[in-house]
Amino acid sequence: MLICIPEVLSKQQVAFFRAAMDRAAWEDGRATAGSQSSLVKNNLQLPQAGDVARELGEHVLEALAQSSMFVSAALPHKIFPPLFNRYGVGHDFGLHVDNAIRGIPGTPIRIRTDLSCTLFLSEADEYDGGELVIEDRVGQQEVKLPAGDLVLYPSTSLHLVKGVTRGERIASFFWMQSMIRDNVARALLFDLDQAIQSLTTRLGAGDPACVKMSGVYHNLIRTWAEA
Ligand SMILES: O=C(O)CCC(=O)C(=O)O
Ligand SMILES: [Fe+2]
Repeated sequence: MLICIPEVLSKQQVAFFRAAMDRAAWEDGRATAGSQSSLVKNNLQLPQAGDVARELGEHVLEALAQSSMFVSAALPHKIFPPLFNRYGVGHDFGLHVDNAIRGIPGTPIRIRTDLSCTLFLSEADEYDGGELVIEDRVGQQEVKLPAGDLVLYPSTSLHLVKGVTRGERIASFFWMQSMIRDNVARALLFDLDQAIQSLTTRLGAGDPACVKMSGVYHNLIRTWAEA
């Protein structure tokens, strides 16, 4: 399931990111690509170990932790330090699947990529093309979101970024290992959490049925989670 999460970053935060990225040096995106994806990857990235990527990546992680919708949808266990990419005219990223396991450089930590994520940092009218096309069981879905919004999709999906034909598409992208490995189980928990929140708004957090449903939610996590 593909989930769009609005306003993870405010427009003011996006402007701060973009100013910092304008001043930075960029490198070939193939620096972090696996062997299959490097054949089709044609974009630029901020160097993974550079100060700008590290500082902005920290801000992304802080914003994610504050987004209750992101936490509910992803149930993150380990998040790869966010990377930043840029597609100018003629850049694209052909059909690929993300590497299943990613080591965090300089640490012994390895992440199983359950979920892939793009956080858009350009407004949709700043560029033509550049849609993220995600294949899942119901077919292809094209995603192009306002700056500050994020899309979350199963890392099992083949995906591509269409060629940019005008302007520049700038984004942050990263992967995470979820506490809930199974996509179906995670989607059920997300639906349940949303329903509980809506019932709680109408009936109050102390309503006995809401309390019981919250218990069911947490007990399902207790049953399924790897933490
Ligand atoms: O730029 C994007 O939205 C996705 C990038 C991507 O698929 C990747 O780096 O593996
Ligand atoms: Fe990818």
